[in-house]
Amino acid sequence: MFLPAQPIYPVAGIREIEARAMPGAKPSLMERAGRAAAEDAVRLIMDRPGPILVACGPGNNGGDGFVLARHFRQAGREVVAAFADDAARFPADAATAYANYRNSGGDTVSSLPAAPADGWALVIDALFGIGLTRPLEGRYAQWVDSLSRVPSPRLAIDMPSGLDTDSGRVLGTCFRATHTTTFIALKPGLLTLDGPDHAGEISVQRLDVDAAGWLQPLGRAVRPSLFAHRLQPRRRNSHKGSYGDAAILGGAPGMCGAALLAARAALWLGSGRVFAGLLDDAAPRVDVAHPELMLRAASALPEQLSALAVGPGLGQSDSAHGLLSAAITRDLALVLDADALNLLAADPALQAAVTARSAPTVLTPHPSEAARLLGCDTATVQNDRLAAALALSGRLRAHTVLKGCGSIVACPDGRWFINDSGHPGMASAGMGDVLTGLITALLAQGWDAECALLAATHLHGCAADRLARDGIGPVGLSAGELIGAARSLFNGWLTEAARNGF
Ligand SMILES: NC(=O)C1=CN([C@@H]2O[C@H](COP(=O)(O)OP(=O)(O)OC[C@H]3O[C@@H](n4cnc5c(N)ncnc54)[C@H](OP(=O)(O)O)[C@@H]3O)[C@@H](O)[C@H]2O)[C@@H](O)CC1
Ligand SMILES: Nc1ncnc2c1ncn2[C@@H]1O[C@H](COP(=O)(O)OP(=O)(O)O)[C@@H](O)[C@H]1O
Ligand SMILES: [K+]
Repeated sequence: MFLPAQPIYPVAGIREIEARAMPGAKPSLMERAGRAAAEDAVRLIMDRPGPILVACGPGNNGGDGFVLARHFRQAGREVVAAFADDAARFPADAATAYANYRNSGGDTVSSLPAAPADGWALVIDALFGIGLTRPLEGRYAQWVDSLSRVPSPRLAIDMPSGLDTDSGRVLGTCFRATHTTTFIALKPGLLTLDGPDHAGEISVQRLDVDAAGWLQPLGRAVRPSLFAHRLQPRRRNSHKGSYGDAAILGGAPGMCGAALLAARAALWLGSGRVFAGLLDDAAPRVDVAHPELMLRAASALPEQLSALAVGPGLGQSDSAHGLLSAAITRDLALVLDADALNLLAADPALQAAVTARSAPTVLTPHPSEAARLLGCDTATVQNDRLAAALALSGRLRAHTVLKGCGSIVACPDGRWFINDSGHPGMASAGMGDVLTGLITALLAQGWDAECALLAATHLHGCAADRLARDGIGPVGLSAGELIGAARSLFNGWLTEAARNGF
C-alpha cells in the first residue's frame, strides 16, 4: 500500500497550528511531546544499560526534555539532565515541566558531565527546536559539538539543535542526531540541504493534533500516493502511438552522451518512440547499445512530438540558442535542463517566451543553474531552497525541480514538495540527464507536469537507493546503471497500484 504523503510546515505554520490546538489541550502539548519522545527513546535504548543524558535548553524545547527526563526517572531509569540557563526565564509550559521534574526528585547539572565508564545509553538533544533564531556559539556550540561525538544513539527533540527549521541550514554548528522525534508534522529543514545529514531517522509524533485539519499544508513529502492515480495498467488494445513520441534535443560536440542517457531513460520508462536530436555533426547515427533510439540531426526532429526535453549536452552555441528559441514556441510539454536553463538565464526574451507558453513547462535546475536564472549566487539559492524553487516556478509559470539533497518540486500555484529518496552516490555526471529522460517519458505518455515531475524525481532517487542496497553504489554508481532499476521499480509501482485499485 502506498504511504500517504505527509504534510510539511515551516515554523510559521507549526506556530499557527500550535496556537489553535493548544488552548485547553489536556494533557498539554508539551506533556504529549515529552511522552512521545520518551516512547521513541525507549525503542532506541532497547536493553542498553547505563544512564541517559538529556541536554535541556532555555525554551520550550528544553521543557520537552524535562518532561521526558521525568518519565524516565519515574520509570526508575537513571537520567542526567544538563541545564545551564536561568530557569526563572522559562516560558510557561517549560517552567511547569521543569518544576514537575524537580518535584519528582530530579536534579540538574550545569555543565556536560564526562561519559560514564560504559558510556551513555542514549544522548538526548533538547536544547533548541523551532525557536532557534541565530547561530549557536559559546557554550551551546560546545555542547552540541561534544554531544555529537558521543558514540551512543543520539536523539534530537523536534529539530537537531543548530538546524534552521525552514531551510535546513546549519546555524553555527549543529547536533548530529542518529534519530529525530519531530512534533505535529515534518518541517522543510529536516528534509533538505543539511537536514538529512543531521536528523538521522525521523519519527513524526502528531501529538493527536490534526495538523491538516487546522491548516491546509502547502508542502508535502513526495510519496507515490501523490501520483498513484496516474499509475494505470496499459490497455491490451494499445500500440506504440498510444505512449507518445518523446524527443531529447542536445548532444553538442563532446556531450552526446548526455542526450543519449536522457533518451535511453525516456525509452526505458515507456515512451512509445524516442528521438534524439544531436547538435554534433559527427555524432553517431545509431546508438548501438539501444538501436531502438532514433538519432537525428538537431534540426531534423519530427514535427509531431508529445514531449520534448531541451538541454542535455546542448552547449550554448548560437545554433543551440536558435533551437531552444524554436522549441519554446512549440505547443507541447517541454522540459528545460542544463544549458537550456543557462541560455534562458542569459536572455530575457526567451524567459518572456517561456512565461507566455500555454503547454506545460518543466525546469530541472541544480542550484547553480537556479542561481543564474534568479540572478543571484548559488549560496543564496541554497540558503533558502524552497523560496528559490517557488520563485522560479512563479516567475516562469513552470513546474520546477530544484535538485540536490532533498530536491524541491515547486508548482506555479505555490504548492511544493520535498523528495527524500536518493543519496550522495547520485552526485555523478549524467544523473541529471537521466532524470530529464524519466520526466520526458511520463509527459510523453500524457501525464500532467506535476505528477510527471513528482514521479520521476522520486523514482530517480528510489532507484539509486535500491541499487545501493545491492552494493551498486553509493560510491561509483553511474547514471546509466540507474535506468534499469528505475524501470523495474516503476513496474513494481504499477503492480502495486493495480492491487490497490487505483
Ligand atoms: N509551544 C508549545 O506549546 C509546544 C512547543 N513544543 C516545543 O517547543 C519548541 C519551541 O519552543 P520555543 O519557541 O520556546 O523555542 P526553542 O526552540 O526552545 O528555543 C527558544 C529559546 O532559545 C533561545 N535561542 C534561540 N536561538 C538561540 C541561540 N542560537 N543561542 C542561544 N539561545 C537561543 C531563545 O532565546 P531568545 O532568542 O529569546 O534570546 C529562547 O530562549 C518546539 O521545537 C518543541 O520542541 C512542543 O512541546 C509542543 C508544544
Ligand atoms: N547528495 C545527493 N542526494 C540526493 N540526490 C542527489 C545528491 N546529489 C545529486 N543528487 C541528484 O542527482 C542528480 C544530479 O543532477 P545534475 O546535477 O544535473 O547532474 P548532471 O548535470 O551531471 O547530470 C539530481 O537529480 C540530484 O537531485
Ligand atoms: K533539539
